[in-house]
Amino acid sequence: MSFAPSSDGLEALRPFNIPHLPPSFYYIANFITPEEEASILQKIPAQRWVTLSHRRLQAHPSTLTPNNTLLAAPLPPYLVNPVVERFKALGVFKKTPHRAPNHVLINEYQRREGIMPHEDGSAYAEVVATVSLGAPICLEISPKPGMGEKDDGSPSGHPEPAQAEVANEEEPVTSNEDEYDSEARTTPSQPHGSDARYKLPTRILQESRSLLITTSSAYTDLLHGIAPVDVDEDLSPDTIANWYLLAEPYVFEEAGGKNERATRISLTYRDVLKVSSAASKVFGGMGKR
Ligand SMILES: O=C(O)CCC(=O)C(=O)O
Ligand SMILES: [Fe+2]
Repeated sequence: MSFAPSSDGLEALRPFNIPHLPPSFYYIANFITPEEEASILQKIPAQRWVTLSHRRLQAHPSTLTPNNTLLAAPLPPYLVNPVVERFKALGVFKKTPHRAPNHVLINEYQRREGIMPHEDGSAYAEVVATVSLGAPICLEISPKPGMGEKDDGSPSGHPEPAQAEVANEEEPVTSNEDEYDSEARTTPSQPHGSDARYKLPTRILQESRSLLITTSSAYTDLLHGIAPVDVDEDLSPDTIANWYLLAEPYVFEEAGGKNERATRISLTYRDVLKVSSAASKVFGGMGKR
């Protein structure tokens, strides 16, 4: 299987495209500064965490309703500035219905915590922008079993608490059709001389302060997850799809290809498709009674 060059319209992101993967993943190292990282971490409200079996999370401005509707409310300022401002400059959400993210899930993973392979599903536009805070972590990317089918019959495959964790227990994929033809996608960002060819599953290493953007068929046709381990091992240009886009690959080289997990927090920015204003919710709800 090979993939045509991306038609996601995100030209400004082209230098950050992760090569040899289905369109389109983009990785931007040092998207925020250490000071901005510390400031955001300090503002995440301690009382909002919802604890799941393998991680804890919080949703802003709120959790979606059971039919995947967002009750319109602004995002808190510390999630908007500087991150959303920078998304605008790069055009990250320029093609989504609301032209901006309206929802942020904050996930926290301690050592040995992770998230099962899953897709984020149809509640959102096909763009997720993930800011990583606190510590590096590997995101595992795998093909979606039975592509074109619904994963679990629910409106969204996203493992929010209501559908949590059970939604994506699919059989591991054994198909070997998934070696991507590196000839099909040469990008200016790929250093010459790399002969890396990626098979799925592969991994994307997310450093602290980085931004990972997942869009188009990378969003719709693949699963992503985080292994519940205390060390990510065997990190090298051959095993990490975004190796040449890392800020500090030598950190992992010097550690013998290992990343000792520490607490990592992610901010996942999305554009929820269905938004209901508070007023229409109240009157719509009353009308049905
Ligand atoms: O923490 C991450 O990077 C991934 C989180 C995730 O997949 C999700 O919230 O859907
Ligand atoms: Fe996800």
